[in-house]
Amino acid sequence: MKEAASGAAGLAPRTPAVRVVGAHKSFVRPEGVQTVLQDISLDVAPGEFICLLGASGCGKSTLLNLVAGLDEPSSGRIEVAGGRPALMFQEHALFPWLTAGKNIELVLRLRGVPRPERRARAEELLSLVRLQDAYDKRVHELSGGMRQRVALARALAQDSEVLLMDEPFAALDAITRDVLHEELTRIWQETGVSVLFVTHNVREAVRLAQRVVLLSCRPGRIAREWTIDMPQPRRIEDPAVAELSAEITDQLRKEIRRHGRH
Ligand SMILES: Nc1ncnc2c1ncn2[C@@H]1O[C@H](COP(=O)(O)OP(=O)(O)OP(=O)(O)O)[C@@H](O)[C@H]1O
Repeated sequence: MKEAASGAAGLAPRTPAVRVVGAHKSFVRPEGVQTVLQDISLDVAPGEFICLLGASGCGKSTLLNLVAGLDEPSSGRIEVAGGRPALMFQEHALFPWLTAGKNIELVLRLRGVPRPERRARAEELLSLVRLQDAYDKRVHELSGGMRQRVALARALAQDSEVLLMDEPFAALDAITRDVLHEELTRIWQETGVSVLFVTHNVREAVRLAQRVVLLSCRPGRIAREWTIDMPQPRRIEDPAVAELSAEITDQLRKEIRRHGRH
């Protein structure tokens, strides 16, 4: 786990946790070459929390996959500090035949953490996501929110400097999502991990991020970004959150209209 202090944004400039330089991504499809991402340059500072926002299909997941190393840019460069980033998706992807604790220990084992330390570390991570009693629970015994907590604990078990999240709370009900926003903010502050969080939910982006980056569509380019210095923890119903969300939603609508979609 990183020291919280090492994640504090706003200190002297350091090597970015993620650096994307002039990244393009095209896919060859039956109807021709489709440029999905064009000239994306983006730095994530150590300990920074960025939300990547954009309409459906504009390339958010594609960009996240490039940063994750799951795919390669057609041109341009991507650098990630501290090895492979940790990943978390909308689907928890936990192994149903393993308990919550063993799901986490599996990651620790793959990282080479010695067996005697694994259980204690898994319990520590479960406490971090406030599921200290769930070690022996199987996936089917857990609610949707609890499953995502375990998935978060498992992602953190990788001890990566960078956490990539692709709409991790999109399938949850509003109240559960709200609680998980609080937990994620707390965990981000406690661990100092750098977060790149993909969402198409504007309020969620403003609730969570220090910086919101809006992608345009077809091709996906960085259209605008907003730095948010409202203190955390914020509430989704805070007037300032609502006000900025309205402004960003306007921009998002303009982007969608410009490309004649939806
Ligand atoms: N492996 C692939 N081969 C061909 N086309 C792809 C591939 N991956 C993504 N695409 C295309 O790239 C575009 C962007 O997709 P992507 O999933 O990145 O968008 P998104 O912004 O994450 O959308 P959503 O919010 O709906 O998840 C889409 O048109 C998609 O069809």
